Amino acid sequence: MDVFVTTADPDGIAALDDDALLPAMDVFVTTADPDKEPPLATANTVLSIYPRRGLPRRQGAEVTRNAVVEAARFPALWVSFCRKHGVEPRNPEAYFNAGEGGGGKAKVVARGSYRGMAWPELVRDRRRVRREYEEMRLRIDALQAADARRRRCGAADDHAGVVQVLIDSAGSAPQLGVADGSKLIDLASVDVRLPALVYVCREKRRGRAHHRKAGAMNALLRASAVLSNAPFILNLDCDHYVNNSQALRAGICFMIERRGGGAEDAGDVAFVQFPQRFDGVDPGDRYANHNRVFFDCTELGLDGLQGPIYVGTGCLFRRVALYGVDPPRWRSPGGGVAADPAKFGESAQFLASVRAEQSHSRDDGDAIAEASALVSCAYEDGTAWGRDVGWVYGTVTEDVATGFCMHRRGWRSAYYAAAPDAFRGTVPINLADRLHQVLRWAAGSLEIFFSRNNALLAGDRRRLHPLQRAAYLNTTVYPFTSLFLIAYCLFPAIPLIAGGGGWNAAPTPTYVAFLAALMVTLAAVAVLETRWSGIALGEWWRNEQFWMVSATSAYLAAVAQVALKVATGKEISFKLTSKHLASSATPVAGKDRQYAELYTVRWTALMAPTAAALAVNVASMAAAGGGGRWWWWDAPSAAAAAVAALPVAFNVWVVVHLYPFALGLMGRRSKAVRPILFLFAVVAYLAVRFLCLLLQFHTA
Ligand SMILES: O=c1ccn([C@@H]2O[C@H](COP(=O)(O)OP(=O)(O)O[C@H]3O[C@H](CO)[C@@H](O)[C@H](O)[C@H]3O)[C@@H](O)[C@H]2O)c(=O)[nH]1
Ligand SMILES: [Mn+2]
Repeated sequence: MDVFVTTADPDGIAALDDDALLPAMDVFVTTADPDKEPPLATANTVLSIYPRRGLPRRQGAEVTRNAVVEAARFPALWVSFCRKHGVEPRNPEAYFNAGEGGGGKAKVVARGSYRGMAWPELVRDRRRVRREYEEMRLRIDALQAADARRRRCGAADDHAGVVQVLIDSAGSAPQLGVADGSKLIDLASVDVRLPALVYVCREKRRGRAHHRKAGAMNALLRASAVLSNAPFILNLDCDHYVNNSQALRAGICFMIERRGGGAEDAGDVAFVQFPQRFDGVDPGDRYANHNRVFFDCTELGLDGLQGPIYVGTGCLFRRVALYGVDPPRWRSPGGGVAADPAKFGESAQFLASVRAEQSHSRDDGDAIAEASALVSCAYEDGTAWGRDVGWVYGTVTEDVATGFCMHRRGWRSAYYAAAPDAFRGTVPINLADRLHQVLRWAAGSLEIFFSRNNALLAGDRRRLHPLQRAAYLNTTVYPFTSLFLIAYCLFPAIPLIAGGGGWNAAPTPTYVAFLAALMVTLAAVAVLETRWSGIALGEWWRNEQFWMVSATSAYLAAVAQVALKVATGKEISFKLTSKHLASSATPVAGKDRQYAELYTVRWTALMAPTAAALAVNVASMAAAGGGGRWWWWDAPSAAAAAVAALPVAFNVWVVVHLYPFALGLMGRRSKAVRPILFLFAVVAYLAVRFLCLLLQFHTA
């Protein structure tokens, strides 16, 4: 209950303490590809969801459904076990294999904090539940293996829609379990009701745009409207599980309207974004996966304006805000939500649900048939879905665009970093995968910049806070920095190698002053960022390094992709991130096996400009060293040596930034044979030297 203390007014807490008064919540879990997104991870995510309703969906993968069906059999036991003993986290994989990466011993609730029944009873129950879990795990693995064989000839992007209720909704009164010895654990005095679980697979047809995650979320939004119509919706990616079940209630406190209202009324809050936290990241966090500066500094800072940007998984929504309506403050008095068929489509049941604005639960045949019709390809034709209603289409970062549409209407949002973390997920720790993820985000941001949701032009001046607008502008144009950065990394180094003049001229005082001001600004930003986000200097430095790595590779590619899109209309693809079961890595000795992904080398064209920048700067250092112009014994004076060394300091500056990139290129060898970097430098030097000679020869 601690999580409430700072988050809501006493009235809100009192109301929420009574379970029957809790507002209903729909949880959407999206998964698209059973190869890249292991069904076991999805099943674990579904199991970790404690609230009343759950709506996982999939796109044409039999295996995911079977896995979820398997998961639907196990929760009766799992949920009761969690309730009985107050177990956290409620993801069985994470619970049984606690300790980062599964290395540590399984966690048992700390004895001091345990307030359940007798301690030996927990230990016994835990052993039994664990056995059941291992069996479910094996069944899912077997299903996946069988499915992989069958799917080779299947079609993932051409199939009918399916809506299937896996677990019916239970009544609102608690149902106590039995002490029956035939059950695995004694459930007397434990509420054994389960949240309803619905499996949704929208229709997909070849030649019809499915709009990726945004399309999936919109299908879920409609299907859930006729099945439960909960006023609040939580969005989780298939690999992000609930780590602190109390955080959901706390999140709702930010959005519950207070009697009397006021300027800062919670009724105007459209969504609550939780920070994304990750399991299975290498301890050094080589590719800045934790992103702490973004979450704990930028998002937190925006909370002081109009609210954080929506960045995907771990976000709690108010359903009506997704229907493209104005916040209460900007609504005409007495004006509710107009259920316009031109906007929402023709389904009478869906339109009724929009008007009703309250939850119900209907999983009769009628509602299910209607839900199936609502997830068909054709339903959105000629409506405002993807434009003014629901998740926004036309960008691979549908999250930022969708949040922007809400902020420009005058909605606010809130940021809540719960402790313990509300949700935890996985991230790519391999260089190639990570760069592709960053590329998608960068390209998606630029797509928004070139859309009707351009942060400079869109939105009412009174509704969108000017600083919020500036923040959105910054989040949508940042990939352009790559153009300047690549010039900065490449051009000054070239004359050094080519032996051109100018580099030993003393810098002008204006230039020195400019440089000093720049450095002071950088240092000030560093101080603020580390203080606000509470990270150590090392982590901050890794962020800086990865910024240069991704700006010279992924951002540059994003600019190219979007230029191509603007010029020719070629769509940008959503390259799904591969997920691994972070906590299930076999607890073998050493970090070696555990972070094996970190050392896998996969070359992608993205890396070419960064590799070039690295080579040119290393070569330029070598050239300067070879020329000996800044060796103090060769230089006419100490001052002259210092001036001559300046450009080399610049090269060193670039190279130390790109060091993690070099490690990523070398893979496992990086640990044993670091001198290979040296070899690389010599080869690069010779290559560039040769190139310069050729050029001189050519121009002469
Ligand atoms: O065609 C698609 C592609 C993706 N997804 C789902 O979208 C989620 C996110 O995909 P992932 O590959 O994990 O991307 P990330 O970069 O890790 O995700 C971040 O960035 C995305 C936008 O680029 C947001 O949608 C996510 O919520 C946010 O966590 C996953 O659940 C997928 O199953 C679909 O449903 N359909
Ligand atoms: Mn992800």
